[in-house]
Amino acid sequence: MCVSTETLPGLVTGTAELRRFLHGLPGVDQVGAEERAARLATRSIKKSAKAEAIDLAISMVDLTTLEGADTPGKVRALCAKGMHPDPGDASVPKVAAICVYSDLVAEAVRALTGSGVGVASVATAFPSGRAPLDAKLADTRRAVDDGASEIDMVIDRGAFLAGDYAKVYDEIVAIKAECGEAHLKVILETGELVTYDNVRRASWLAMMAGADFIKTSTGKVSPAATLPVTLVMLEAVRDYRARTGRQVGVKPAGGIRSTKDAIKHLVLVNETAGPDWLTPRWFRIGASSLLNDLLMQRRKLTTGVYAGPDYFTMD
Ligand SMILES: O=C[C@H](O)COP(=O)(O)O
Repeated sequence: MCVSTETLPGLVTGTAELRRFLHGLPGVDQVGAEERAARLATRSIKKSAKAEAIDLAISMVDLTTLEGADTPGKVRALCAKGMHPDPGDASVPKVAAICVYSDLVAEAVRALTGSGVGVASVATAFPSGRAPLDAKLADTRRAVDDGASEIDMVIDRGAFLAGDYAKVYDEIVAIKAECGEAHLKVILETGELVTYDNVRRASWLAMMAGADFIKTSTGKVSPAATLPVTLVMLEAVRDYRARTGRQVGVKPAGGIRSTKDAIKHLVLVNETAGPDWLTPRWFRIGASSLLNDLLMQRRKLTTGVYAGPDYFTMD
């Protein structure tokens, strides 16, 4: 194992120390985290703040399609939607990125050229993560060569839950090296990690190995992004920056479908990690069907009329 001294200078230097370090992190107060998340979720916000929050949320969306039935045509349609979410209203911001499987990256890159919308690719045998490392590296390389600006990798949850943190760490380091200029988002698949303590440990492990973002879920496992889990991850990036000076982003993904849910997440970001994270550079929402609800609520706020889902193209 080769613990990077760049990402966490001087904190850990080997396998045993890594384990000691992760198990030495303070435990998560489960009741406290759930209560705090629930309390923040009931915060009401003013109409003017709501309009701003909706636009911010749109600009943070990683508009996602991760289905076996995906086609180049579906990806092109999603890209068109991501660049101009409401063709009838040019003031609607574009989304942050389009998220696709690696074989569809080139199609998305062609469709988005010059738009400023990123292309994120899931990689490393998404969603299970069960493949030999060389296959995961090849998957990542292919996506980067085809122009992906962001790679969303999954961790080896089997190794993590067995306590083989060095294996998980080394795999992240190896994938990061394949990413080149592309940002690396590390998916923890929190629904499989069982405890909040594990979520905190996996967050630190991913950041120490060089993650640019930590992401909750693949969207294929339930529960996916929950508010308490996102809260624990936001605390981790806040504490990691305080300790190392390096800022890491957070991406809840999976099951976020309504404007209400998106706004609850933004309140959580503001109150936990702080306003420095309230930008698409540092916070994303991975979602396949949230955008239409954001557009409907936006239109309701600006016109007073509630446009039905038929008004907008399918996500
Ligand atoms: O990374 C994003 C997720 O796969 C999307 O999940 P969702 O379909 O529940 O929105």
